[in-house]
Amino acid sequence: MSSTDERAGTRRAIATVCLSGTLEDKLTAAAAAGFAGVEIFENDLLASPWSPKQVREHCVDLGLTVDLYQPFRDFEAVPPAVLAANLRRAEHKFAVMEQLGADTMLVCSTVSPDAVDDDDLAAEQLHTLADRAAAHGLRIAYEALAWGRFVNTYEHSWRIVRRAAHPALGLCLDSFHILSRGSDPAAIRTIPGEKLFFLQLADAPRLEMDVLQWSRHHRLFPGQGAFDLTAFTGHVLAAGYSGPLSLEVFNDVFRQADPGPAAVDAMRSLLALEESLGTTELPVAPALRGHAFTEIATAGPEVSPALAGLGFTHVGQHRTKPVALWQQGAARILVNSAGVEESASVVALAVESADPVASADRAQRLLAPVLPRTHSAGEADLSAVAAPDGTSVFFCRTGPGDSWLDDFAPVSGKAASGKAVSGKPGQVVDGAGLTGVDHVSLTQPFDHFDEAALFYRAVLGLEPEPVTEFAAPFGLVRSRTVTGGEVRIALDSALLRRGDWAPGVREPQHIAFATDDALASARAMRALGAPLLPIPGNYYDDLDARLAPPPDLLDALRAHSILYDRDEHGTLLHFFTEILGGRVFFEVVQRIDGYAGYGAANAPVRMAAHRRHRLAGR
Ligand SMILES: O=C(O)c1ccc(O)c(O)c1
Ligand SMILES: [Mg+2]
Repeated sequence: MSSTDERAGTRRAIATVCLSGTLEDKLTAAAAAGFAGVEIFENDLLASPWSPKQVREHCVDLGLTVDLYQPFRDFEAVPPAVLAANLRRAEHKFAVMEQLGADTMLVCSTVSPDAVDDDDLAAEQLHTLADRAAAHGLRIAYEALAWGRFVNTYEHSWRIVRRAAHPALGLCLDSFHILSRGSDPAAIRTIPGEKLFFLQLADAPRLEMDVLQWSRHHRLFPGQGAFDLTAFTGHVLAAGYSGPLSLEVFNDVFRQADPGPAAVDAMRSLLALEESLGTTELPVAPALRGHAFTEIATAGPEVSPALAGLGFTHVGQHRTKPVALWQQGAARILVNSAGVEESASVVALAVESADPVASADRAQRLLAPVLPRTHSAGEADLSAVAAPDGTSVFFCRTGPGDSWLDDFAPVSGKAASGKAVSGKPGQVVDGAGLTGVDHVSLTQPFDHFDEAALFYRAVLGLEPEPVTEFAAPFGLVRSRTVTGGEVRIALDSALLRRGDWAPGVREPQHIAFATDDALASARAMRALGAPLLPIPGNYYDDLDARLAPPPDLLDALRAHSILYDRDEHGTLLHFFTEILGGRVFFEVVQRIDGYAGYGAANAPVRMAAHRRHRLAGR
């Protein structure tokens, strides 16, 4: 993974606790993702059949160094008899570390009932420990746990380390413990760099909960949560820290995830962090200009008639593949009838990039899997990468000269709307007033939700919007949209999936089209026979109570099953088709006065309506 420019001093490490599996699984995944070092978690070693020396040899073979051994708990500020036992315990671990080839041991601030609140005693005993470590050529990095009994801030751990004044005693800074408590990290700059022995990086969502539970279950890789890791790490580097940037993430999902992709996700988070710090250079994300096309694969018959009903025209047919190009305004849908499953699904999205080659280069540098392209001579060479959920993401530039549209032979004849079209691919065809794609909504497997948001942010340069949650008929749904350059991708995920109740509610995906006049579009689509989704009267009664749209409008919304929402900017009118071929549906969206949301308040009503429709269709 040496394709990344590195400034001297950028070493990347990961704690084995971040990854799932046995120590062997973890080391293999960390090395494959390009990490240079690991923090070995004691439990991973204890459960391993390898001796510490064999672990070291294995790491050497993989090109990994063992940068930290951890955690050593409940050492300091204890009565003499306990101190003697703790020093004996430490000597055993020093012997392990010598075999492991690890030179730094992490000591967490005590949570022991044996300890007393006495900084002088803590400093004195840590001095003794550092002396013993130094005799083995080892160092002690003291870390304030956010829930430490007496020492739970970095400022406090630094006072003790300074008082102990031993060259083999320094600090371990862990962004979670510092930022979760709301400490100001700026004062880290005042700590001499040579006293910063180790840096652990973790992000987390903002949660109001017990800090230990928050830390042990909900940490995330940098860029996936709410903490400002760029500012934090900037302070640490400004202090003169020169050790590795090491990820230490305790997370229930990552602990069960395939360690290979999880380690790649981790590495991507570090690369993006380093880019934001200016310590690693990546090709700048080229400007995007909207959705070029979205591809649906299906073996069933439902999608094409629905597109015709929405006023789309079948304008092109791929010269070598069973792929039809449907267009209306700037909205382009590819229907790939080579789909293997009967149910339709969104298999690819394509974004307009100012520089597709640079987009693909950046994606590759951020470890996005590059997809092999099968194309015949003379066909456009589109670069594509795989998103975490397997969706193909294409980078293209639609226009004269190098257009992918040239791969499609024109289809002449009558448009589904009855309007004659010349059948030139790429031309703007108006059927029912759709102007383009507003957003593409991809339901994510819950386990890829945070990874996906980071992927789209880092790889495509999109901005993640805040996470929202809403109560849907079949469970809570978490939602996050990534936007930029007229590209909007909505990531939705069921928080839990348990049992087989509601088997028909299989992760639908949808494509939302933009219109300047939702009412006129709905009328035109009804006339064209679009399979639009009926919305029950209760919704409109409540809408009247809540937002009181003008009575005429309310009547029209009710008559056409159009939903309504308002935010601080403006108003949303939107409506939906039925689910087509098991999984995909379409939405039509009119944003008035800069409405910026997605009508999340209406999603539960839409979901229940889809469910009703599916039951009726059985
Ligand atoms: O949760 C813990 O106990 C724990 C252990 C070691 C660490 O470095 C840490 O940040 C937390
Ligand atoms: Mg830590």
